Amino acid sequence: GEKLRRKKVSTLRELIDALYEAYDTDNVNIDYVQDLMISYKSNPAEWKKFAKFDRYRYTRNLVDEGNGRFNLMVLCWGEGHGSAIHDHANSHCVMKMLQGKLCETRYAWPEGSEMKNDVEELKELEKNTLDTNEICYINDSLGLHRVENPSAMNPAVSLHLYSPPFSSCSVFNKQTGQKSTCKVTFWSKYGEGRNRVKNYLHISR
Ligand SMILES: O=C(O)CCSS
Ligand SMILES: [Fe+2]
Repeated sequence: GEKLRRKKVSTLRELIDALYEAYDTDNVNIDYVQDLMISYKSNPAEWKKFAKFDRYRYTRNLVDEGNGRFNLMVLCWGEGHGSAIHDHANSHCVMKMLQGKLCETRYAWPEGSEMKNDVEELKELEKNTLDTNEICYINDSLGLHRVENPSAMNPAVSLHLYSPPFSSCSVFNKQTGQKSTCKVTFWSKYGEGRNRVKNYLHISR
């Protein structure tokens, strides 16, 4: 296989530079990308400028748009915040815990036909909890998932790499399997924009 330097990165800046290198090709080695994401040990001082919370739902904060082949973003999950059940728009998704824990529940794709308006509850495949610094990898061939912050006390922060980047994905109704399109947006970009929820932790206590 392709000779790959088993690069270890020690700062977020080094991770981003190593990702640009890894994506300087049309056929990225996604296992190597996962190695890079695992090797970065979370340091809040490096990512806190991107970590902006909303009281009511999780936020997506763009860190780096990449070279057109990937996007890197910090997601901030208040207590009990969770995503819809969604797919990943034929892209790779590597998610790494920077702070706290998240629970991921995977579901099988609905089997019924949309054309016939079939109704079927989505089948749960597995549930797992991601601890700080752990990663999870998913793509559409592995199924759908929902990600949520199970804690009633602690916020969670995760680093997501999508490649290729996408601006919309499908979301699914758990009970009926019905699919709809969801545009994904950014709460902030490159750390700009006020922290709309001042002293977040203070409010949540
Ligand atoms: O990008 C999103 O909003 C889904 C987070 S779980 S991969
Ligand atoms: Fe996801």
